[in-house]
Amino acid sequence: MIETPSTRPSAPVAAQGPTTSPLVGASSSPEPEPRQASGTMQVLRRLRHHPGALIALGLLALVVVVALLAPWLAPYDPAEKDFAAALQGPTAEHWLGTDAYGRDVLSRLIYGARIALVIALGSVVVAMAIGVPIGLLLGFRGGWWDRIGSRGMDVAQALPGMLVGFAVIAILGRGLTNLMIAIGLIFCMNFARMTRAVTLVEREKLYVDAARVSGLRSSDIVFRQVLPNLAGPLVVQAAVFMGAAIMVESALSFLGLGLESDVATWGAMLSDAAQDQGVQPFVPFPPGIAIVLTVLAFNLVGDGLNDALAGERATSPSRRERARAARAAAAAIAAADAEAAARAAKAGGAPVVTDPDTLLDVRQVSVGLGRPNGTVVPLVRDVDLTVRKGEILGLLGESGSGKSMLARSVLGLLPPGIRLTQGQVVLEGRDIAHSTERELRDVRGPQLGAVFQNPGAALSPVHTIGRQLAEPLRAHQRMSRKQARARSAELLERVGVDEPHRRLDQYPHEFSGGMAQRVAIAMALASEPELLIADEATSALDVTTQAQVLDLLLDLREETGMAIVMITHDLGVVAESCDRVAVMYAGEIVEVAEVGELFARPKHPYTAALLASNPSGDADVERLPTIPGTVPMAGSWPAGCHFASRCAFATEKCTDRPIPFVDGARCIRTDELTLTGAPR
Ligand SMILES: Nc1ncnc2c1ncn2[C@@H]1O[C@H](COP(=O)(O)OP(=O)(O)OP(=O)(O)O)[C@@H](O)[C@H]1O
Repeated sequence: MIETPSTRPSAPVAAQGPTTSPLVGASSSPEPEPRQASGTMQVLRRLRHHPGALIALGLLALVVVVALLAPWLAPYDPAEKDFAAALQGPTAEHWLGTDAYGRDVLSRLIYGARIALVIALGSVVVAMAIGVPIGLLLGFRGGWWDRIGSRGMDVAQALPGMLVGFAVIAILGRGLTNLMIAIGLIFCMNFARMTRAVTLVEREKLYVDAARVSGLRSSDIVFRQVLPNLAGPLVVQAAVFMGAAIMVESALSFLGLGLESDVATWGAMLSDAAQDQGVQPFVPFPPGIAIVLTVLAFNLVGDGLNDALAGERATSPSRRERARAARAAAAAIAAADAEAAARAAKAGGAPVVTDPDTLLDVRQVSVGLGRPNGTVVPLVRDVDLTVRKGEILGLLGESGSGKSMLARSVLGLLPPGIRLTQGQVVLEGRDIAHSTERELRDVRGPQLGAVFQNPGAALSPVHTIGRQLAEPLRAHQRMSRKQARARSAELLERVGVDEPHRRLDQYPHEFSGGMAQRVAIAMALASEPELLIADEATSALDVTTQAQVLDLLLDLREETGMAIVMITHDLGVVAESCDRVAVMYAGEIVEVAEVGELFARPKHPYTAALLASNPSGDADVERLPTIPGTVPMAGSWPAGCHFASRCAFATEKCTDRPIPFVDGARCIRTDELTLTGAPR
């Protein structure tokens, strides 16, 4: 339902005295800034609660030190043979005994640590170099790429790993590099799978949308924005697969497909020991224990990191399920896509004649969600809406009325599975409804900007604010690093962030909600858009901060002349900030009017009911009227007026056919009704 007076920002604004204005310079914020440890510190702190992982980390550190200091630590040359001392057990000269050639087992073990680590690291690098780009591509592109690629991955993973290893070594021959390539190929699909899964989740996050809106290229978004967010899961997977790589190397060496037998590797030592254990039962123990402990240590560290990172990752199952459902649904709306493509070919981004005062002209836009059974559920239907240059248009409606879907259809950012099923989005005389991603890149930024509800989610958690602000500046305006940093500081100052130069080096978690929203606004303003879409930009903030951010937007409009579409549930926000307002109900625009007119003389019974249910500070009112019934679900909208079942004025005529939008309202009884307004 529409919000209560506590969310109305106007009173606190007045009560607080001067608010932040970018025009009068930065002002300090009353919001307390959160003091949090950096992500890495938090992970390390959580790792403290995993003693097994800590011990394992210590063990791996020891293996690394031993490998690095091998020439100094090893008592003998690992290849030095002494047949007279062959197959001895532990003695004072040879602490771990000797092998069949009389070579010192301890020295070979120490040098073997080097090979084990090099192979583990090298093969994981090969696996990641192949698997991660594949996973990023499939996860980010989605659609057919993903479906075909995923089947390919299934096939590749169905091949037994060791068979792949044999084949690669048979073709390339033995040797350290070839061994790393063979092991890397065995594991690359695991990395591809994991990367794809996480990318599918990441690409739906707001920071990706924000990056798109700021006009970054897909490749920049994938490699600079999404990839760093995969670092945590990739590190965990790498740790686990480094252990597995040592196992595979040992197995291949055991089968005689590893390195030459002169080279000290743990696998080769184990292979030799298997033949000699009848004579000297101790020989398999040193390499066997080294392999088991090292593999175990890698697994424990991987497990510990996984747990420690669990809180950092946003891989909620519901989102995953939504992405999966959306992919299935995408197939269902292929028909709608084809239709849209045909229209696109017709429209071709060609100039469209509009009123010179009109910045955005949304014409007959419908948005639908494809179901797996082939039907399309309409979420937004036949919307006509204009935004004039420099105006603030409120888009008001209850939750689920379709405000965000409409805004996203303008931005070209509809979620997977949801598509524009008809209509034109004419921005400055050009239809962008069917523009390609590449064409939209030129539009987003200089023409279209967006600020979303949750500022924390709209900023990438793994990049500094400075980098996130500079990225679009460098990409769009071809600024040098230095220029982009200077401009970023200016932008921060302009939106009222204190000490901008210091703040540029901070991460989003070091900003409070209000400050993060200011940063998000600064990002949206970087390319000086002509239209800013503020989707519930103040809803997640406390009342005082809401008022400040709203004031900031109003000041910026004055300063830059940009138009703003203010999406909100809140009549208070509309009353305070908007010039005109469009009211949405169950996927349709039901009324559009100047704000004063709408409050004084609503034309649609739904608008009147909203105004009546909005607390206006009238002390005499004991109980606010509510609108009876519930909003009909998308997919079960009635044939006639969507509001009819809740409308006190509905007649039979209202329900039997679609109601046209005439003279500012979608109601056939407008002329007969005299509806009561409300004070602004
Ligand atoms: N990713 C999605 N997949 C499927 N349906 C969706 C998705 N996002 C929104 N919807 C549906 O689309 C309809 C319109 O949602 P939308 O988010 O545009 O409403 P809204 O008016 O912006 O609501 P709110 O103010 O809560 O954001 C709703 O029925 C909603 O359930």
